[in-house]
Amino acid sequence: MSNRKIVVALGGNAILTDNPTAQAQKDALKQTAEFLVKLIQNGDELIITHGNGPQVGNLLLQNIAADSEKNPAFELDSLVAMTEGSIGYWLQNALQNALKDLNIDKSVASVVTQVIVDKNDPAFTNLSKPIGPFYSEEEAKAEMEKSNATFKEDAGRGWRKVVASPKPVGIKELEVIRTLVDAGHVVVAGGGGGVPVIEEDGKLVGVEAVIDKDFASQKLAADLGADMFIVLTGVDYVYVNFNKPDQAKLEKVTVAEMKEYMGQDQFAPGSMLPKVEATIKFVEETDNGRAVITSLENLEQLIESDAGTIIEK
Ligand SMILES: Nc1ncnc2c1ncn2[C@@H]1O[C@H](COP(=O)(O)OP(=O)(O)O)[C@@H](O)[C@H]1O
Ligand SMILES: NC(=O)OP(=O)(O)O
Repeated sequence: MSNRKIVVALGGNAILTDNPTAQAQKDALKQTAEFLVKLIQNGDELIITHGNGPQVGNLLLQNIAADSEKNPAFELDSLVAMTEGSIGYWLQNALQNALKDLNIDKSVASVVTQVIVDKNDPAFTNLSKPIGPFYSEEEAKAEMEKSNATFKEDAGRGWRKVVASPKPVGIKELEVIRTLVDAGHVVVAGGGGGVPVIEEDGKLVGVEAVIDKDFASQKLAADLGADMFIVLTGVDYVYVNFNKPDQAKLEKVTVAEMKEYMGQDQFAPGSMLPKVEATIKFVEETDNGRAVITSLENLEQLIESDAGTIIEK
């Protein structure tokens, strides 16, 4: 039995595959929870974070489709909070049921987390965070003509609406999360990157943005003094020369090696690059912290031995 404090960031395919119904997302999270409880069974303290890019974009579309007089669309900070709440509930439910199946008596709580950002962050004018569904170039350009929204090409996968994505500076509910973890509860926090807030005249004020969950998860992991930061995504390993005939998986890599690969543009911006940047930052900011980028399916192997791309000092 180990007793590590582990922050696990769940990537998109752990929640939403190609079916955006609530039931399909609950089903995906049921499977995800069955993998995650293996860490809890192993004795680890788990703090789970998750993305919300597809969900918050879809919720915005639902809001925009409603009657703007009688039922006006909410701003992004409220929409992020709503997705943090709904995905948090799905995860709480799935984890609680999976724990019961294993006769593990633990409670799961999700914390709607406010994440402080800098109001002067250049990301407020340079929109970069893709949300919602994918469009063809033609559809995206037509949407841009109809509204003042910005669409950009997303890592070779199609066009998506983009919004501001400032870097996390502080986690308001950090001590609440720490107290819950120290009391032995499983905690879901910082979902969707957390609700973005700025400080104004000593008060917190929500802003229109979606924080990258990999960076928010890194901040949470470093501030909690986690032993391990695991980023779960759609691939078992990070690769160099990804999708080329000579692609090679990275197993154990140092921060210095990872930075060298970054300099060679090995990691696609908007997909693998933020994960690599976040894991490097975690290892740099902690004394003995280890970071891993791998798939959900590889988690069991990671508990038993080394698996996935492991980044160390
Ligand atoms: N160098 C690389 N090595 C491995 N995967 C890469 C690389 N560059 C881009 N990718 C792609 O990035 C994806 C992860 O990004 P993304 O799907 O946006 O993350 P998330 O799982 O958080 O939703 C991988 O599934 C893979 O398709
Ligand atoms: N907020 C966020 O980064 O979500 P995704 O990981 O789903 O894009």
